[in-house]
Amino acid sequence: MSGRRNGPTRLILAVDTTDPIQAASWLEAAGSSCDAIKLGLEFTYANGFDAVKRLATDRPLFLDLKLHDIPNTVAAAIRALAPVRPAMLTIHAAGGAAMIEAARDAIETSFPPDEHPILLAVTVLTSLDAEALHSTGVAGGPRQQVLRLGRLALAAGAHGLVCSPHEVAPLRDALGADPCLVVPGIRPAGAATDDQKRIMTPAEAHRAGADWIVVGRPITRAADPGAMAAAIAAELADTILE
Ligand SMILES: O=c1ccn([C@@H]2O[C@H](COP(=O)(O)O)[C@@H](O)[C@H]2O)c(=O)[nH]1
Repeated sequence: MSGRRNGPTRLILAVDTTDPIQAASWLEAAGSSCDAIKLGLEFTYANGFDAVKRLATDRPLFLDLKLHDIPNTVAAAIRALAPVRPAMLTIHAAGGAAMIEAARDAIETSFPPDEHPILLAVTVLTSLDAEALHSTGVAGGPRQQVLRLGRLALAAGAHGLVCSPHEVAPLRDALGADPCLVVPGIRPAGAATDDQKRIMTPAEAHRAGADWIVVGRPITRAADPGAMAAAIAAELADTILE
């Protein structure tokens, strides 16, 4: 089965800073090149949910808090963050089926019906290579583990997955075009890899079948963040025309 999708791949800007003024400046520079905003642990712990809401007014919010706890606690956390109205939120697939089911149930019962966020299960962090994954006790490689966790998460009620670009095509082949695949570990050709291990370029991630790519430091640490965001958006647009 080939489950590749043909639609556009959209850009999420990872706004990783504790400084709301810096965050606003990156978002202004990125302008229409970025389709959604990722705010995560760093910004949220430093500034709280009111600041998150203030920053994410004109683009969908990808709230990447990677919840991972017992089912009751994760469900309660999701109910507590409902007023923030994220468009997407993350839990760890490794939390297991009961935790994922509880997360989905919390969404169904605490968000308005037409404002349910996309529940994304993080599979294997993009900062882990095969050796680092094995050291956590996982016998298989990243691809095998992502497929295993991906199947589990979707069966338990997740709407989509966070994975590296290396697993996008195998996931599409195994699971089809439907699951929303959100893909960090993106590096334009020649960019510093930083702590990311399983990486591809924006164009490669699009060709593999990513719905969204998540890009932070290649944009936020660029000399001209606006120009870099525009270059990545143009790379994605050019790939659609291939
Ligand atoms: O497996 C994962 C899950 C989430 N992320 C997040 O994506 C961005 C990537 O930032 P870069 O600066 O482009 O590396 C970051 O906010 C992570 O928390 C991830 O990288 N890998």
